[in-house]
Amino acid sequence: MSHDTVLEARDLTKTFSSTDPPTRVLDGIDLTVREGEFLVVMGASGSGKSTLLYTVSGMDRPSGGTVTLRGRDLTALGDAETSRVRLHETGFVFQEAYFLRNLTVRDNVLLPALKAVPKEKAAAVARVDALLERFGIAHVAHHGITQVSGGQLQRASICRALACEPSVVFADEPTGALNSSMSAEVMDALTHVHAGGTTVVMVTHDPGCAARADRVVYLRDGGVVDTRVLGTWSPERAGAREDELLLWLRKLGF
Ligand SMILES: Nc1ncnc2c1ncn2[C@@H]1O[C@H](COP(=O)(O)OP(=O)(O)OP(=O)(O)O)[C@@H](O)[C@H]1O
Repeated sequence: MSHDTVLEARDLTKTFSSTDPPTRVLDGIDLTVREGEFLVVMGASGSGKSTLLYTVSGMDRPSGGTVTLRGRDLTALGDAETSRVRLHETGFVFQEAYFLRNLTVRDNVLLPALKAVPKEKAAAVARVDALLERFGIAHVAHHGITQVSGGQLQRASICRALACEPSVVFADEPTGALNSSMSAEVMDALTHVHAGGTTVVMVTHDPGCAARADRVVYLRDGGVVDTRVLGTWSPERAGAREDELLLWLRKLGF
């Protein structure tokens, strides 16, 4: 494992045996994510994108192969240790923001940080307040979660994902439930996360969102069939990057 690798999957397989016959969803995937990289996973519906994201993030266990995060093999850890690594080393942004309805935006964002280091409440509060400020939602910090827009709520999810200063932020279709202006708002926030040095691994169907990435991998039937390196994002080249991706995706039958 190279010194600038943060996450590595080797010969990763996942088979769901709850179905008859069992469904093999990941078919021997090798994937290396560099420190500070913004990697996007694309592919047709059912190709295994979410399953890949869940297995490499420690949310689910693979059936075979290894997942190494910051040099530690997640597949060799017990459940409690995996949960601890997940809390401290990873952040997650889902399509729908899962927040507790009886708490404010700020208290929801605070939850994982308080769970991670309960004795350091003041530091956690300061960190969360700085995040809410940085992502432009400090003015709604004390609102209930039904009193803010979808874009604000997803930015709060991003703050929550960053609250424990993770090595990698995983995002599964983070703009999937948003209109285009809110989607741009959330992608600007994720681009900002990446620009701050955090590694981002995101699943998306949207080529416009994928154009933010340094690199895009394409899954088919549980295997990586092609990779496109886009290099560092610049807003001036947004259209050209999306066109380049669309051309590539069309050749892959997307
Ligand atoms: N818990 C499960 N049990 C059985 N089959 C599953 C399970 N989870 C996922 N699958 C199957 O695995 C395949 C891949 O699912 P996955 O959600 O990873 O694909 P995806 O590429 O993310 O799809 P989409 O773009 O539609 O979200 C699908 O055929 C799905 O039905």
